[in-house]
Amino acid sequence: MATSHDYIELAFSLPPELIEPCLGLLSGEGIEYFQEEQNKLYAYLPDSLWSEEKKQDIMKTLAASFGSVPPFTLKHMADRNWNAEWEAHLQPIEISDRLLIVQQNKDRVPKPGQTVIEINPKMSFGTGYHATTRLMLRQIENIDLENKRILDIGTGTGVLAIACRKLGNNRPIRAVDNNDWAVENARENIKENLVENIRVDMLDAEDDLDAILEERYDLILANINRNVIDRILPAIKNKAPDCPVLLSGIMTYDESWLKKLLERLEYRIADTLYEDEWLSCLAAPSS
Ligand SMILES: C[S@@+](CC[C@H](N)C(=O)[O-])C[C@H]1O[C@@H](n2cnc3c(N)ncnc32)[C@H](O)[C@@H]1O
Repeated sequence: MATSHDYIELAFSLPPELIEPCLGLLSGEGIEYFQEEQNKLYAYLPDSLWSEEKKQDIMKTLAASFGSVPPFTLKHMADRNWNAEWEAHLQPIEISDRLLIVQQNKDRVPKPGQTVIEINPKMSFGTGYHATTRLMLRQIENIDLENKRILDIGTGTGVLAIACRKLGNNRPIRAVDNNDWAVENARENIKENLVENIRVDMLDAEDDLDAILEERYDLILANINRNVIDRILPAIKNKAPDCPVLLSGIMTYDESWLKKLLERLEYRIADTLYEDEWLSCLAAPSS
């Protein structure tokens, strides 16, 4: 679990078409925080999780897929500098005609009827700047949220839980993340958005799944990554066989792997949305 708030920044120089595939590979290696620019991918990993062994694992994964490791620089970043840099770049993000994500003290011009969510991200993932968050939010907009007990696994900034509440969910929501900074940030964003009855716990989806699934849920959200989903979905199906699961963090080239996993676990695919090289899939129990 991450406890340090200092980060390692890996800045890769890449042609634009390799940015998302590289992001997918790094996210499979447990890296959660990214910033994309043309020809550049910045990946951030808590200092506490960085080691020579981790570096070698990442290099091996990249070399195996790309033939060689793309050129990169490595830099140690103190949390305060990182936050200032990050926040300076953020602009409102229109998810759809129904949802707009804004940051504190930035201009916001919602369309009539548009729900506004304020997210001040710190180091947590979930600003709306990544396709997987946007896909999850668009799927959530299409789901009838009324009377559903919702679990948000890997909540990041808390954006999905907050969206569920603001889009009409009226039951207690539980959100978990294994990163202490994400937990703190989700709590702050919940407060800032004046939404209630969302409980955020620092729990690990793999180690603490039994505790997480002690209560019953009607909808589980999990925007994490292929590897974690691969490990937790069988246990989710086992403990909560009737509960639909909305997934993301999966790249389109892993769609056939996902279909096989869902078939094996007796889920049917109720809906799939795509953006860039990413997909989000609503898995519903087959029977
Ligand atoms: C891709 S971000 C998604 C954030 C947000 N839910 C969204 O949709 O934008 C994944 C989040 O999952 C968390 N995470 C990764 N592995 C986890 C695990 N094993 N247990 C709990 N949370 C985990 C990360 O800390 C990160 O906040």
